[in-house]
Amino acid sequence: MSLRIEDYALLGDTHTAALVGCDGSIDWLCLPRFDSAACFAAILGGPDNGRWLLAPAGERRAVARRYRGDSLVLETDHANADGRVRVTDFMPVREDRPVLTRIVEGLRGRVAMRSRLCLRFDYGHIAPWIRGDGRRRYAYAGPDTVVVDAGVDCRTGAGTCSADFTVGEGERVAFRIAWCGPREQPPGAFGAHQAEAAATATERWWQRWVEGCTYRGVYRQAVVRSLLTLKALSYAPSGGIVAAPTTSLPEQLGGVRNWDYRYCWLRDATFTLMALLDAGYEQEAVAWREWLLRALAGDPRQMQIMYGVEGERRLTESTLDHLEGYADSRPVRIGNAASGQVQLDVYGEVMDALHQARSHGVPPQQDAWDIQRALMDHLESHWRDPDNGIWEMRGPFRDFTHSKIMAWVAADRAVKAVDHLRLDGPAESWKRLRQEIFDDVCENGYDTRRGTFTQAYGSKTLDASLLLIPSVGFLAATDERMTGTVASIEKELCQDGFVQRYTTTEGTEAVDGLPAGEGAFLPCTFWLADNYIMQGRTDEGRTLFERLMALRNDLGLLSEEYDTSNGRLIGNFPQAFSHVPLVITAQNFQEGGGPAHHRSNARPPFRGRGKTDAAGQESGGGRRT
Ligand SMILES: OC[C@H]1O[C@H](O[C@H]2O[C@H](CO)[C@@H](O)[C@H](O)[C@H]2O)[C@H](O)[C@@H](O)[C@@H]1O
Repeated sequence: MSLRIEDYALLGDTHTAALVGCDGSIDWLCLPRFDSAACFAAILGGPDNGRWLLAPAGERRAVARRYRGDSLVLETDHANADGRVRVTDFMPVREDRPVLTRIVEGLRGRVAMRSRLCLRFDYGHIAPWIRGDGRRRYAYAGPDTVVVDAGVDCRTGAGTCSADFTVGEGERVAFRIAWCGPREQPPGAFGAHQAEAAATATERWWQRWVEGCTYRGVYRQAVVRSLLTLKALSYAPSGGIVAAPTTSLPEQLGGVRNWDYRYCWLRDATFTLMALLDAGYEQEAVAWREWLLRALAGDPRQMQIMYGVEGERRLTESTLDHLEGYADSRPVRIGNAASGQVQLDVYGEVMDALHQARSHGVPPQQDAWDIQRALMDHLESHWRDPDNGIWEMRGPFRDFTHSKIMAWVAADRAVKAVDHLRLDGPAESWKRLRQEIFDDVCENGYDTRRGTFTQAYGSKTLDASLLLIPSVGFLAATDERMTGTVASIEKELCQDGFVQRYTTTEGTEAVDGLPAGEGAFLPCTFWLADNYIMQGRTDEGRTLFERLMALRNDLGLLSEEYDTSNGRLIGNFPQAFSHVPLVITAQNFQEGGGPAHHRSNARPPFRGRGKTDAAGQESGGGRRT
């Protein structure tokens, strides 16, 4: 029986990440980077697919865990009849090689412990040779070597390194694994003293990073944990940001909606960037822009909607049939076919993110503007094309209303770059384009009879992406077309108050090319809360926001979706797309201050993202998404 997704904690070193279960088992780890093959893949199969269990040998009575302060140093306390022990897990922020350290500390009594380190390279199916003796072992196969240092003698057999030992009060035993490439020197000596020093340094590193956070509102603790999570999903060498560190944690338990998120989506990354930027993290914005420019370099017509962490383009999707899948959710996929899709919204997101960066004072860069102009040239002749849409539907291409709205956003930010930031470009032609798109959306994406925007032109289906309309400044939240859309979404897409992206239930029009059924989508539910705030329904916004906050696990982490029937987090974990709107909505409460702040304020809370001068439009002056 698998642990629940919310039973996992995140460790990270800004290159890759691990998931540690509350039972003391590390069940997911890809080395050396986020999208490398996993050496612990038990979460998608079983213990034989690789894991590292470090826990009391006997029956456990209680477990409590927490991060040390504002860091990713995790402490798990296990108690049983013999006493209490603490296991401290962390990955030192990467210097030369990936390292994962575990320290066992006796708190009370004398507790028998066991360590079962089962490395399985290439996603859980290559058992390495293990060489060496005593307290240092080398596990290797093909390009991977993991150097194992144990604070006690260990034994090997069947590709596993095991140790049984006891700890008494005040005693410490440390373990470390370090990954090395084939010709790299193994790491130096290791002992409990070095382990403690590394834990302190790691905690300080994260703590110092948090000191840069400018958010001071009532939700600070939750916001900081979300920001830490977003930082942990950033790939330090390039500035790329992955959507989540996992693959194939299912959107429906036992279902086929299992995707690989260990890549950089332009959409998810730009949202992340804006959350970080607004919380005071400009350096991350500069790094992300560097990543973006490298990723998009070349012919902008070849822009993809997602890339690898270093800007790689070939993300071919395949299945791993040797893995049973989390809770039997098959197939397990690596790579992502969405990389070959057409999603028009990314033009709007990239234009918006670069505009926000400049508006926040990030020094301008000519290459960035050159790329933006080339993207606008392309968009001008392609915005009418049907596409796969924000939800990456694998069904037929459609004229998704949200995609067109984001094309409007692209034109709007291009105009503003010229008018407000004095960049050089054909503003008049972009203004005409903006107006043309606006009229087209209002005519074809709005159902006047039902009083709601619809998922696609001419469709009757609703779509939660429409909740973004005021946040991006297309219309005010109080515009009757928007209040009508919110009312329809409340009626048709909400389950127990949580929002689904669109309807996938049996019997309705099959829009995404997949069997029906998935959970409520957490980002969309935050967007509904934003609409409430912007409509002046602050109490409803707060109630919904706090219900969402209550879905976070004991460590403050969220996955992509929530299964309202089983009351469980589902989907990849932790998910940037869910943590971003938590940060944004919390800031909206703080900045908006409630109903009085309608979008025509001189200083929109949503800096620069709202107001437009396109004729016939009431500015949303919207908030961030
Ligand atoms: O549900 C179908 C699609 O699901 C994934 O996409 C979702 O996650 C992306 C990353 O967070 C997000 O950008 C997108 O908007 C979501 O729909 C999956 O990656 C797709 O391959 C899949 O078609």
